[in-house]
Amino acid sequence: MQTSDKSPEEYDFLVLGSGEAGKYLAWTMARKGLRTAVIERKYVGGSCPNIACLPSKNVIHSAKVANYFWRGREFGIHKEHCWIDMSAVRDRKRKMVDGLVQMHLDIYQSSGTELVIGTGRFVAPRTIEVDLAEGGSRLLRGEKVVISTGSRATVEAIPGLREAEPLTHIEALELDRVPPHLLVIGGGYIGLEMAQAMRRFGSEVTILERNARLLHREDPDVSAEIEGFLGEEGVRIMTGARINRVEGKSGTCVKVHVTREGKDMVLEGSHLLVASGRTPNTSGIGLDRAGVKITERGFVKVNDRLETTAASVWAVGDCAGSPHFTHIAYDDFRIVRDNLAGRRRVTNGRQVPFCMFTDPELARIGLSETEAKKRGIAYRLAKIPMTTILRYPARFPRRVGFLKALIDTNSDRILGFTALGVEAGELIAVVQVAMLAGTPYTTLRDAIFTHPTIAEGLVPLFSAVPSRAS
Ligand SMILES: Cc1cc2nc3c(=O)[nH]c(=O)nc-3n(C[C@H](O)[C@H](O)[C@H](O)COP(=O)(O)OP(=O)(O)OC[C@H]3O[C@@H](n4cnc5c(N)ncnc54)[C@H](O)[C@@H]3O)c2cc1C
Ligand SMILES: NC(=O)c1ccc[n+]([C@@H]2O[C@H](COP(=O)([O-])OP(=O)(O)OC[C@H]3O[C@@H](n4cnc5c(N)ncnc54)[C@H](O)[C@@H]3O)[C@@H](O)[C@H]2O)c1
Repeated sequence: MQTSDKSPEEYDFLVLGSGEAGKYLAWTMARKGLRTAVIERKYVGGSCPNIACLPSKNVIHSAKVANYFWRGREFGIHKEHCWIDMSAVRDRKRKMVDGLVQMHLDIYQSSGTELVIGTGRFVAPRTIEVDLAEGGSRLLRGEKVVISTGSRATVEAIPGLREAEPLTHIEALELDRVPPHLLVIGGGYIGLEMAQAMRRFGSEVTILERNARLLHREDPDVSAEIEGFLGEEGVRIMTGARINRVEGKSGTCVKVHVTREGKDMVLEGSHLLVASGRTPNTSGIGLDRAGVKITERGFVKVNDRLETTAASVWAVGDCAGSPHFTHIAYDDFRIVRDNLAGRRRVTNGRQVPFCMFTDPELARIGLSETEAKKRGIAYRLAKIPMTTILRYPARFPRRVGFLKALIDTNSDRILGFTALGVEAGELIAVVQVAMLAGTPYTTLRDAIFTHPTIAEGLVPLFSAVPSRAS
């Protein structure tokens, strides 16, 4: 891209990248009557509706249906000659994405936000040159500017890995045939969600995780339970695996050379998926020319109000190092919006709930045992297996999972809640609200929940909290 010497078009509010926080800020400002533009290279609405949360959940849902088909006899349903049409799975997802993109375009129009399709980079403070998708370029300057460029899949510098042209989540969600044998690098959120889905479509799946267990930041009992149910479905799990090099091409034949427990081995698969973390989209976008500094890990450097080191420039979402979830990016929007309106709202101390959409789901709010121990926080522990919840046997023959709560030792405050089970993502909201309100755990223990629901399990869980030492 050539730096142009034309004078910039002036905007009140300019957003680079149409991620979650950026787009909501733009729409809000445009509705106030400010001249606003969003620069987006490809994905109208950002990653979530196009290539990340929602498409992955769409495909995961198809995989869940497939799983019910394979297990039909268990429910007294016989369906012979059942097979997977992966291109139809993909088309269902594409149809949803098309609808979401149209919904975004409608909001751009109704809010009066200009959408500029092209790749942007800073050429001066608050000034962005855009290489337009339709050809040509534009120079835009904002009185206020927001960087909302997100992150991308990390492809580590392992010899042969890049040359193997591995799938990332983007290509994996576009497959039109079931990979005969999918090797997955990374036993984190993306690796586990995709591994289980592909296994359910019929792939052989092997997960390679360098740490000693899957989801190594979670408590060991969480990792063990997840390894258990994935293993039962036939997903092969290789933890403690150091990848030395990769040979071949994903899509035909790929070989991964691994050392594990001092032994060298070669794993062969048809496809390779990298799910080994994220890299912020902060390089090559001229941040130095805008006076915007980055951290050692490459995130835009921000304070607790998401202000960058340049005046009137904010950074939000993944690129600013906020926890990589869409709901957190949405909260980043509220923080910038409220500070611009003269209120004080900060990132410090906010709740970061999450749910991993394996089946069953893993959801957590607040402290895990591992975190509590690391921070020297004393807690009382309550833990019950999902079998305690009477809704389970009616719906699920295999009763995996548990509920776990950490309660303060000196008060009845809930410090953390982990749910590993069906509908865990919905269940944590109940406990989260109690935590937000500062409600003691005894309120949930003594509540009357509808029978038979999963939420009813909160009664036996909180009834299992040990009494406070007097
Ligand atoms: C497979 C997958 C599944 C996920 N599932 C979930 C989930 O279930 N729940 C959840 O909460 N989170 C999930 N996440 C995480 C979530 O998607 C991200 O945290 C969230 O989308 C980040 O939003 P963002 O606004 O920071 O960036 P993004 O939504 O990535 O937006 C950044 C935008 O900027 C554009 N851009 C970048 N550089 C430029 C440039 N130079 N010029 C113009 N445009 C540019 C990009 O094209 C992109 O559209 C998932 C992520 C992945 C990858
Ligand atoms: N349901 C959700 O909310 C959801 C779903 C998908 C993604 N996400 C977000 O996207 C982020 C990125 O997901 P992700 O799964 O790519 O990252 P992650 O950080 O969750 O997991 C990456 C895993 O890869 C492993 N790894 C890294 N390098 C490796 C190597 N060379 N060999 C073997 N293993 C290696 C790490 O030890 C880690 O376990 C998540 O942290 C999450 O914030 C959220």
